Amino acid sequence: MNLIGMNPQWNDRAVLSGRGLVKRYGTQFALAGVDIEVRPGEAIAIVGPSGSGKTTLLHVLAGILRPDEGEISLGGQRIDQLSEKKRSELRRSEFGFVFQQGMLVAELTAEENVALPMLLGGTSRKEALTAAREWLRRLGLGERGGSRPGELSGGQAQRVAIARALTHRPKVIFADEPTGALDTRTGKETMDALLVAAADAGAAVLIVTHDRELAASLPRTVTIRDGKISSPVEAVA
Ligand SMILES: Nc1ncnc2c1ncn2[C@@H]1O[C@H](COP(=O)(O)OP(=O)(O)OP(=O)(O)O)[C@@H](O)[C@H]1O
Repeated sequence: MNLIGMNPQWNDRAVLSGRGLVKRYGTQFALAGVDIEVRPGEAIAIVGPSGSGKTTLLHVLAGILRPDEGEISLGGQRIDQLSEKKRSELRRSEFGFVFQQGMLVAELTAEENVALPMLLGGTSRKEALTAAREWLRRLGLGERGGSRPGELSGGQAQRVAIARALTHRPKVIFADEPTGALDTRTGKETMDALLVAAADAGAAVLIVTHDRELAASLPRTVTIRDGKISSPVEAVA
């Protein structure tokens, strides 16, 4: 096994860990020293004022951005120093992403959109489409696999994006304002669908949100202020 920079001090229960994460833009600190540990299968809301560093934290943990300082580990293996190519492979195989707008490919059907990460990862078309149909069914879209994004409602399109994020069975889902473009009721239904599907897949979920009610409904909330984690607010029973 080729483990890069295994750090025995890290909590081996964590699926994803960030230690001392710093990200600067010019002289501005978007992240000013963040420590975070994500346990397998847990759902975490990331909240904080606009510009506090939430999206930057998500992007650094997901390997989209490289931190200026600090270490990131996935299952005990350092990933922050991997090449762009390796990080891109890792994002495709180990992580799933849900953005505010589904970012679906307009020319492809719902099931082709869902199958895409698996196809890019080398899975056969037949296997990828079978898995895609199964996840669409679980998300209540069994009848819509042949529809193109333009034929779906906002909530349906977001559920297609959720299926796409989960079909390859990632360890962690990164969701940035996944319900921000939806009305309150559809947003809640979509969020419930995301949480149930992620639990079903055994994936941890990190959700950046401005929605206090949503954040309060998750078992763990991490608050970012000025690029730092301020005292964590745990949901009150
Ligand atoms: N590409 C960039 N170039 C320069 N500064 C950036 C860039 N991306 C983010 N920043 C700055 O870093 C800080 C953190 O931004 P970030 O987008 O992470 O905040 P956020 O908490 O997600 O904000 P919002 O809730 O408004 O989406 C902000 O001050 C922002 O202006």
